[in-house]
Amino acid sequence: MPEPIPHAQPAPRGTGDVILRVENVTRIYGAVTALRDVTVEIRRGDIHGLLGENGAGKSTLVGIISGQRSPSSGRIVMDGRELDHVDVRSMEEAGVFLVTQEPMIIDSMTAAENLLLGIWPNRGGFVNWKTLHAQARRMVEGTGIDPMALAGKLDAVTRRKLNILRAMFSGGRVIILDEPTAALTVADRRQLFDFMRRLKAEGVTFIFISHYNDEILEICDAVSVLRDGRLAGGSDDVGSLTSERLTELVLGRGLALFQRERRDHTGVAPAVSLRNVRARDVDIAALDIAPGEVVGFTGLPGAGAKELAKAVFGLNHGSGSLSLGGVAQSLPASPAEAIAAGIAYLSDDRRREGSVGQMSIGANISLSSLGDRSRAGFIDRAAESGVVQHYFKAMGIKAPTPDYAVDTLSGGNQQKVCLGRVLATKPRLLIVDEPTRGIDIGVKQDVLAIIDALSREGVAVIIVSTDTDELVRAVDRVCIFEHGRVRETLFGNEITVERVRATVQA
Ligand SMILES: Nc1ncnc2c1ncn2[C@@H]1O[C@H](COP(=O)(O)OP(=O)(O)OP(=O)(O)O)[C@@H](O)[C@H]1O
Repeated sequence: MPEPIPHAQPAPRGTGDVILRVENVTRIYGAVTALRDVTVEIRRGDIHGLLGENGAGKSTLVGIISGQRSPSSGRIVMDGRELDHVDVRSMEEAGVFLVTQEPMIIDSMTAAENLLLGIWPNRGGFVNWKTLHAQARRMVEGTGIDPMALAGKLDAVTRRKLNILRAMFSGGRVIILDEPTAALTVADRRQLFDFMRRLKAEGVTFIFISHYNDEILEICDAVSVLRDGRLAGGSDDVGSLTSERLTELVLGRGLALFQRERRDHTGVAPAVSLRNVRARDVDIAALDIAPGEVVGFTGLPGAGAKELAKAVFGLNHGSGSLSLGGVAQSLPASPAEAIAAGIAYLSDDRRREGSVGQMSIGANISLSSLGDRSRAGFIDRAAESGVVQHYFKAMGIKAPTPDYAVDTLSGGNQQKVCLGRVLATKPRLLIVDEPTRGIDIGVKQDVLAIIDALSREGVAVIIVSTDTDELVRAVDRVCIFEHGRVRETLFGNEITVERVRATVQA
């Protein structure tokens, strides 16, 4: 049964409190209807959450609101006036800015100078840079950002704040944040939320995309949920919602959250042994992983969790030894050496190291594992097609068939393809860096279950993650890194959200 659509019949209010109204918007891409007759109202000064499965239409909707994409039909009303022309410049002139995940920041300029980057020269082509400079410096003050600091030296959360300030400095009144908390630590996330609350108090309106129910419940005033391109529901009173209710709206059903049955591997002969591993930000004397064990690596940025994973895959050059299944060798000098030794790795930078966009989903999934299914130089097509179908289905990749080009998929679905490709290699050691970042709550359970099943076949797994909830539900042991070493290890019942968070921040 379809969910009620509160936004279609908004509670009676003066029109003054609605800053932006998306009305009956439809967007069609060839055979795919990405948005179907969507109507959403954004109240002035609200933080408005946008939630939905991968491929539900969130990016398409904010793409239209920010003028990056045009609607097939429908209209956008800002401050009660219909906008007759929708492109990036006209939307920015109207005060709507999209702040993407990848901050467009010039490292060699100061924080204050970076604020000037988005300024359009006014109609006469005249900009009073001196006055603007002074204003930029004033704006940065009081935000915890040093206006004269070189942007290249700023940490992740400060860079994100700077991007938001830049949008405001350029006249932004409605600021769209597309998964702004990705890759942020718990403390940084809190800082970003405090910053948003402060700007909200000054009258800024936010549209906030996230896959995390807890974030929506914490920061948002209102929420709209998209499902299969339609508005599935929402609320102007987020305080009255629960996480379970949000999940129901997103998926159209309830969801059992995955929980691994943790296993104790003490005394088991290791499948993976690392000795005297030294690399940039890594200083590990000894670390063993049992066959079938799932180990979580976590810590603050630069603490060594991510860096050790890269060193093991030959991406962070270093010294030391690695033994796999009892065969000792020096640390792989390149990914090719690591793959030959039976190691598979999923980078957290899927954009750069991930998929091959113009190729089909199927070709991408089978890319790394072709060697396993070729005999005397001939590819066993039946086996290949079986593997492709398995991962296409198991990960719920949203496309009509695996023959579709990866380019046409939503961001989260592209990530599923990368993950499918790595999982399909059936390695001895599987290393996944932030395996469910950007992936919706339903598929997250499937991904954790697939990793669990691989471990039961004896694959040793390292999950590098800043997602505490993911660690708690998927691993047997958590290694917390600091200064390149494992500062503390948590086992079994010690692995709780509170304990992991407190230990990382300690
Ligand atoms: N250029 C395109 N060509 C064809 N189909 C497209 C194109 N862009 C998006 N789509 C399709 O439109 C639908 C909605 O995609 P969209 O990127 O808006 O989803 P999303 O909710 O942002 O997902 P995610 O959480 O994965 O980022 C998907 O089915 C996607 O495959």
